[in-house]
Amino acid sequence: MADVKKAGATNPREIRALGYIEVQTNDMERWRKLAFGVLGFAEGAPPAGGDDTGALYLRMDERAARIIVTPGEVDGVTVVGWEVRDQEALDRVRAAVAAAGVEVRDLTLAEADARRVEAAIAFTDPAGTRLEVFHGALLDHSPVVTPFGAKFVTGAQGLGHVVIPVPDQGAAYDFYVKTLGFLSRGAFRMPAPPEYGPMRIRFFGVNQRHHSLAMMPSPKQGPGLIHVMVEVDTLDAVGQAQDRVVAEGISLSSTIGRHTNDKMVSFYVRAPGGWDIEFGCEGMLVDETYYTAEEITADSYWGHDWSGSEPLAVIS
Ligand SMILES: Cc1ccc(O)c(O)c1CC[C@@H]1C(=O)CC[C@]2(C)C(=O)CC[C@@H]12
Ligand SMILES: [Fe+2]
Repeated sequence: MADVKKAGATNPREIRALGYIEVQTNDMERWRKLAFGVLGFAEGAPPAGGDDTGALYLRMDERAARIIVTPGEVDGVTVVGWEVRDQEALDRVRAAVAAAGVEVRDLTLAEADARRVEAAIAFTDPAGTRLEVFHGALLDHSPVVTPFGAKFVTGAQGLGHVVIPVPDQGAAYDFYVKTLGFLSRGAFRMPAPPEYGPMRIRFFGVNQRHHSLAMMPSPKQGPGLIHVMVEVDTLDAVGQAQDRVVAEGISLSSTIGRHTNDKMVSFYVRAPGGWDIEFGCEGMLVDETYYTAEEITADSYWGHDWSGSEPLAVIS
């Protein structure tokens, strides 16, 4: 009986979507150009009452901001924000995280206001990634005016996906699956010398998007980000964005290709800070009723040539 109760408390399965990310950069102008002049996010406004931080707010939909870019000394992800339904769900996640022995704190009212959510909790995952779990995102009802007419695919599928580097996949797996209730959505065994043993990129979902999170085995303890994926609604929007990346001389980490697991057609572009933005379309929808986790043996059906990629900052 105690075990049953504990199992319930440790796996609330409350997380519904990837909600937002916050990244820090020491090159705001380069970020501004990439976000609005090349990839084509809509520019959002700062929180009511203004802010004096000079942050950039990237809109993809009615949310006030999906990606927040703040000025700072070093480049990197500062927060990955996961969304739950409501306050009761947030309370259950807080209890599960605390029961797992992880220190968790509530955002102050001022912090939640600045984040434009009703309430949020903050804690760190075993890989060192700083997470927030929130509910009650504020909407901005002004039109989402993207500079090149692209429409982003969000809604119940959330912002997209993040890939984090994990030095200890067992601990990270247990935390995300057993404590937070993420669902395994398969793996990719990476080509590696046999003495390394099996090295798998693992994929995890929380909604119909095939993966909202992936973990890459990495020697370095985080916080870090390998890439964040955003999805648009047409192949033309992906191709046109890749054309602008190439025309601007921005480092294309991978050429366009189609992934074998989520069927997404995407390219990868290097963001300031040495991690990538994956820009894709045509991601499949998972029906959990029939889904089983599978292992892919190639990352792509075609394309995705990484040979021109500069080294990733997080693992070098
Ligand atoms: C395999 C795969 C499927 C769907 C995705 O959204 C996705 O990002 C990936 C990973 C792609 C790619 C890989 O497989 C080999 C190792 C790579 C190059 C990395 O180091 C980051 C992206 C990884
Ligand atoms: Fe990806």
